[in-house]
Amino acid sequence: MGPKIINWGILGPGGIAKTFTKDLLVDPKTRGVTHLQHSVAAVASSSNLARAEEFLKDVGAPASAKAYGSYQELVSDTAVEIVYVATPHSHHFEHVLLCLKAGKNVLCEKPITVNAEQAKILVKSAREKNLFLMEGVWTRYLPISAYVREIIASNRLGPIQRVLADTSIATSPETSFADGTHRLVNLDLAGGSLLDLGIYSLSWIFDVLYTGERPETRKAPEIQSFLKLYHTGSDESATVLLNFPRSAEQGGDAHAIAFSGIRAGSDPDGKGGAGPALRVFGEKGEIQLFAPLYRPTRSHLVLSDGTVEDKKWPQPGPGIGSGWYNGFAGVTGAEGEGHGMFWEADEVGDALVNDRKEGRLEGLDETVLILEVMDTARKQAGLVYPDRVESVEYPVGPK
Ligand SMILES: NC(=O)C1=CN([C@@H]2O[C@H](COP(=O)(O)OP(=O)(O)OC[C@H]3O[C@@H](n4cnc5c(N)ncnc54)[C@H](OP(=O)(O)O)[C@@H]3O)[C@@H](O)[C@H]2O)C=CC1
Ligand SMILES: O=C1OC[C@@H](O)[C@H](O)[C@H]1O
Repeated sequence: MGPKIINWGILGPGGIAKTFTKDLLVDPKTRGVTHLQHSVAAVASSSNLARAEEFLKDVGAPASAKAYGSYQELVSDTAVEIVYVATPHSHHFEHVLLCLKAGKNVLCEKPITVNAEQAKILVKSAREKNLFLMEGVWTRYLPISAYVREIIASNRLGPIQRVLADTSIATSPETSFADGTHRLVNLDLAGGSLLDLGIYSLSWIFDVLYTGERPETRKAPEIQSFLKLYHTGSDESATVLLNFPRSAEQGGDAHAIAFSGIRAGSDPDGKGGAGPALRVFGEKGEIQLFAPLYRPTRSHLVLSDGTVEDKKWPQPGPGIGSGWYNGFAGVTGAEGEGHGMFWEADEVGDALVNDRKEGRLEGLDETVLILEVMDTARKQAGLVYPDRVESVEYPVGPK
């Protein structure tokens, strides 16, 4: 039997959808995956058919791929097996529900929703309908992330004591987002550094201190947070302090700091010159990753016995390097490299092949828990999005 073809529908033909779809079309054999292949069945713009058509041309989609000028048409297409939702945060709840109600499996860009209540509704709906649902925290599926997990599981670092994670980009919001409408600073689109970038810092912290633990020993963290607000009301930087209660056998409580920001970057020279963006401190050593934490390509291990291991993690290709944001915020990727989003697509494909309904490296309950942490952080700082954006009603009303 040949590889299973996974037929994707792309909902929202924006920047990241283009990068993701180009990655989908990189041959899985270049990364050793032989049991599945990805294909683009259709793409939809909310209202602009020409945009959808242009998207298919840009990504080099197969001639059979259809372009639609409404999301309803996409979710009604029987050729579409799984929908990748790539709209702004503010619209994920509504768009994922649209897909689930139409009986489609869903991979939704991060954060899956604006708040935990919305996420719980999506999870309930997916489970009731026996559909696959996953938040696109693609970083968890990179080989470098598997390496970090292996280092920790092998106990080379000893019990983990603390974690520091920074996902920040250096830009001048006054210049780059001058009119305040960009999704990074726009309250109507659930903008802000915490939901957009802080989610990666939190994801790393959870991956290290929570996900790998036995379910009976996992405990939700206590948190204390500080947000600095931009003039639009969204957060331009966020600092979340976390205490993970852990048993003596696990090394006792572990502390973490999740930073995010859009003004002072984690990687000012774009070459890692400022040092690591992730530091995982154990009793016997430390593992470090270099920015950007959503797509790290260098690790550094230092152990108290004198071991030092520096590794590079290029993405297989051929592909398009860093796609739409090549050069933005110091992110560069070599031409001829994939972006790395195909690893999460493979996880989704593998789930569809094996009839799994969640991702293996971040289950839906954990996705909800991380949203609860971000809810608390926002509450402590008084950051509330407009009613329409926080709404748990469906259909969501007009803006
Ligand atoms: N994984 C990663 O590395 C990255 C993830 N992201 C995530 O992807 C999502 C989209 O980000 P990005 O691609 O940068 O966004 P873009 O603004 O480039 O694209 C969003 C798309 O959503 C559609 N859309 C539907 N409703 C709206 C609306 N009210 N306002 C604006 N657009 C709307 C638009 O297409 P149309 O209306 O034609 O359908 C638009 O093209 C976000 O959740 C973000 O966090 C973003 C960048 C990197
Ligand atoms: O997920 C993301 O990663 C890259 C960032 O530049 C972008 O704003 C964010 O959405």
